[in-house]
Amino acid sequence: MAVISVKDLYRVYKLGKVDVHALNGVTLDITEGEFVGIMGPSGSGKSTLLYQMSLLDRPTSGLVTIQGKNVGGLTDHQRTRFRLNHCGYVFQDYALVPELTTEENVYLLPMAQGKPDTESIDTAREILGKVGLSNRLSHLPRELSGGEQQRVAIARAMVNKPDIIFADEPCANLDSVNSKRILELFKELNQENGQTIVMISHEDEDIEYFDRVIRIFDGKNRER
Ligand SMILES: Nc1ncnc2c1ncn2[C@@H]1O[C@H](COP(=O)(O)OP(=O)(O)OP(=O)(O)O)[C@@H](O)[C@H]1O
Repeated sequence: MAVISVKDLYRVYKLGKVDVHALNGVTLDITEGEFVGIMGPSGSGKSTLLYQMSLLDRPTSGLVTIQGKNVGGLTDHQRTRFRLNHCGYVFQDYALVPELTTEENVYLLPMAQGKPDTESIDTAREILGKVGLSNRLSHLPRELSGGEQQRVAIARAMVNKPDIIFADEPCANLDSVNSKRILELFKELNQENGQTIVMISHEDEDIEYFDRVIRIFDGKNRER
């Protein structure tokens, strides 16, 4: 079953008097439980596509359906709720709150959603154990390596048990050893929990981890 369905997607950015055509008619399906890589040259539209599929942006035209729901029809408030309940996000710059410790960065979201404190903390610690950071719970982001910070970000993305994880070049700032560790972690989470993962990558060696690669050229997709 398609968990994400995209049809005739166009996104034009207005830059003063110039129109930047970032997406030029993308149509694709992503199946539930797939680990999909999005690859293609710089500027081809990968991030723009990910933002449309993950409800971080609205297309100029076209249809995005997630779990059978036309998400284009949702209000901003409904989209926020949908993101919180169904999606997890991992970005290349980790995007951790610098003043919060490892575990606070992870339990902040469930606590803010009104889940009981002890449940939020227990879940955060359990997931941080899974990503190998039980011994870093009280560290601030600046006291962690890049690979550790990205594992905190993955734990934060996982804490609400999302159906889909969107990752925008999560290994871009990591060395090859840490990149491999992050990809193996994603693969493990995908296989154990059946979560759908959509990840942008520039690296050909990442292909072995993906079930499928969607290649983007000039705002259009080609399947491989
Ligand atoms: N907010 C914006 N305003 C104007 N143009 C934009 C904006 N965001 C992206 N673009 C342009 O849209 C096109 C696609 O950008 P996008 O970031 O989606 O590409 P990408 O494939 O993810 O690139 P990279 O691999 O370098 O990150 C590029 O030409 C880019 O310059």
